[in-house]
Amino acid sequence: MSKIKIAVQKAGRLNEDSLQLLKDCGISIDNGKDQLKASASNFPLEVLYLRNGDIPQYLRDGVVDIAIIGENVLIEKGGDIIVAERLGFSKCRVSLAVPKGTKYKGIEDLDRMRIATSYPNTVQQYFKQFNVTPDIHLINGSVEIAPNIGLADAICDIVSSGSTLFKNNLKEVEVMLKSEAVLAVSPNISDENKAILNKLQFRIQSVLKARNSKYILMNVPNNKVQAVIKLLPGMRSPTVLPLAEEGWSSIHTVIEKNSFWEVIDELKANGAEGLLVVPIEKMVL
Ligand SMILES: Nc1ncnc2c1ncn2[C@@H]1O[C@H](COP(=O)(O)OP(=O)(O)OP(=O)(O)O)[C@@H](O)[C@H]1O
Ligand SMILES: O=P(O)(O)OC[C@H]1O[C@H](OP(=O)(O)OP(=O)(O)O)[C@H](O)[C@@H]1O
Ligand SMILES: [Mg+2]
Repeated sequence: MSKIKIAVQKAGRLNEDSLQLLKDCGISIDNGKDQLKASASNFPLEVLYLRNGDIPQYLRDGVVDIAIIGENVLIEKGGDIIVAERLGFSKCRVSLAVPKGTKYKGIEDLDRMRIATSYPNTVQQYFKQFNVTPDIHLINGSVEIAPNIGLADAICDIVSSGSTLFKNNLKEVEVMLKSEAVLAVSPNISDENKAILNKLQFRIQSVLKARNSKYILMNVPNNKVQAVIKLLPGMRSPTVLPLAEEGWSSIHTVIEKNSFWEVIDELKANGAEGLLVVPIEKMVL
């Protein structure tokens, strides 16, 4: 029987969340320490631990069928590779930054300026639309140091909290793209492995929906039940059960994770008490 080959980052920012996602999908991976390859014991899947930056080439060559990879790397090196699913972790942006003291008015200011980056194709593509030509200097790490040592006038790199820029006395001036971890698919995947991918994707979607949702329960006086239901943006219709105490009901529903905070005050104003917000493990719609 065929096994689908998935590339996961060997070490770094994507590794842990990628393995956790597979685990949450009920897939057990027999991980020997420092192994570069491992098999799942309960799903037709093999994991190859690779460098994030090498994964686009392996996908293109069909060495792996699918991968969990930073979208920014796919944009830089991906070409014809398809994104099957956005995974919601490792969120960051790829931005242009200049020294804090620079008076920056717009992208034209960077014409013929030296830009240090690990993302030359992304920079080139971005500047093309403005008819501005930067002088790109390819650097593979610690890009933020470049302006301070006189190597560049600006940089293009990943920004998340902004603390690396801050520490290096730089300011973000343009967000070129936003990125997160994605499930990418090789253009050479076989039909047999495509069928396995569909099964995996179904599990991933159930896990992601659950991560994004909460189960909430509350007690409400009967004369407020209709008003409270109107406030709850649920899956279908909330469950309403009578409490042992006369005149009260318990309302249960599933809501989007963050929307809870938007309605909490109104729920309380309508007499809701004893609110419980509970995580959901899997969600199949
Ligand atoms: N500070 C950050 N916050 C959130 N996500 C980030 C951050 N830095 C990087 N990422 C995302 O995680 C991915 C992996 O980053 P990481 O620094 O672990 O690896 P790398 O050095 O780019 O790659 P390689 O595995 O090839 O050595 C990046 O491509 C990006 O999508
Ligand atoms: O905005 P921040 O939250 O500071 O994050 C941005 C930094 O994070 C990444 O580096 P990382 O820590 O992954 O180190 P690396 O350069 O060794 O990959 C990225 O290359 C930036 O330098
Ligand atoms: Mg990094």
